[in-house]
Amino acid sequence: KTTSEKLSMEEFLVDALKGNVILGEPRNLACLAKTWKGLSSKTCPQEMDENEGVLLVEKLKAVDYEYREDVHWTKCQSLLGTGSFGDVYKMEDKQTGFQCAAKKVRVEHFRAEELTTCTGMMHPKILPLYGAVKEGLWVTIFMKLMEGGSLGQLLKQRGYLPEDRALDYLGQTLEGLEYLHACGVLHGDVKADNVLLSGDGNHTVLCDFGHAAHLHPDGGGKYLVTGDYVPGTETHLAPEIVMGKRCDSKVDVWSSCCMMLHLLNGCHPWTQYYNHPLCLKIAKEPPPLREIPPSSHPSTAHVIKAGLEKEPTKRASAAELRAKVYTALQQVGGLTSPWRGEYREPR
Ligand SMILES: CN1C=C[C@@](O)(C#Cc2ccnc(-n3nc(C(N)=O)c4cc(F)ccc43)c2)C1=O
Repeated sequence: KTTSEKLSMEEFLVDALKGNVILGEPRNLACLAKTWKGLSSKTCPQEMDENEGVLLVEKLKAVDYEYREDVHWTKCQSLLGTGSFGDVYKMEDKQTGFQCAAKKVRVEHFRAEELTTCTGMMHPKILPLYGAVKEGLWVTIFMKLMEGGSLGQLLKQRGYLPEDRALDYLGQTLEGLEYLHACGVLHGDVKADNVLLSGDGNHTVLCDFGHAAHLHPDGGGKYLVTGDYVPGTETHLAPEIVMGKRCDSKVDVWSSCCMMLHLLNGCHPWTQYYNHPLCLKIAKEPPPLREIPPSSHPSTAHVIKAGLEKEPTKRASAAELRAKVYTALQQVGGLTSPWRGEYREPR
């Protein structure tokens, strides 16, 4: 199909989907999500009650082309966490009893990239998407429930992590990033809050595509600080982002090593040495290598140095860094510490 034919196919598809919730394909959801961007309460009043979307798993059942909160599904007890522009709840489908997680975002804050970047993603280290619906001025995104909670919550409970655990979680995160980057997607907000754990604490998935971006196919960088791009967590921002330069997948590698410092120290990098605004320091100062704990194994320090190169072209890729992490993990004697060991007072 030519581009124009494909476009009309997409328009035809969206036209059929408007006002309905169906069990469908990831690409159906990606097309529909693009029509949700930029809606606001100023839109026509009937939009207020509109219910449309695409569910991707059988266990979430639309009824007569509808899937409404408290009618077809309901939030379970408390809040699980808060993502970029949205709260995350445990939910249950009233017909099937199936439970998963749901993130609710106001349409004004919804970025289509949160769905267009992760629809069709299938990887053991990436959080599976189960579908999304718009109901009035809310977009609800359904996803797999991760019983172990987030790495950010684990850090709050444990202070900081033993070196082998930190290396193992960094390695798994880099596996997920390697896949995302191969799919031409940049995550944009890699941090402990966006790494979720299995019930036994041994497996991680990357989540929250609220800051994600599609990379140019030519591999050339993208000007992130434009349009509707919202920067990720300030302490984890790469120098090229704060300097408004073209960015590519290397920004996620920088953030992953900021996360590593957070895992090893129990506090975000830069915050013990500088006041806000941190972005000026990130641009001007050398990388925060002095924050690598002196007790770390030299090969752990080597990993962090390779990921905190200020010049993106000199910085390791996710694949290169993952290989270094696995060498370091061997050097420290492999994964031996329990995931919920004793509390460690942040350094
Ligand atoms: C595939 N997909 C679809 C939406 C997405 O962009 C997201 C997200 C997000 C952001 C912050 N937090 C959580 N979060 N999810 C869970 C869970 N699934 O169990 C969770 C559990 C917690 F304890 C804390 C935060 C949590 C999930 C995305 O990635």
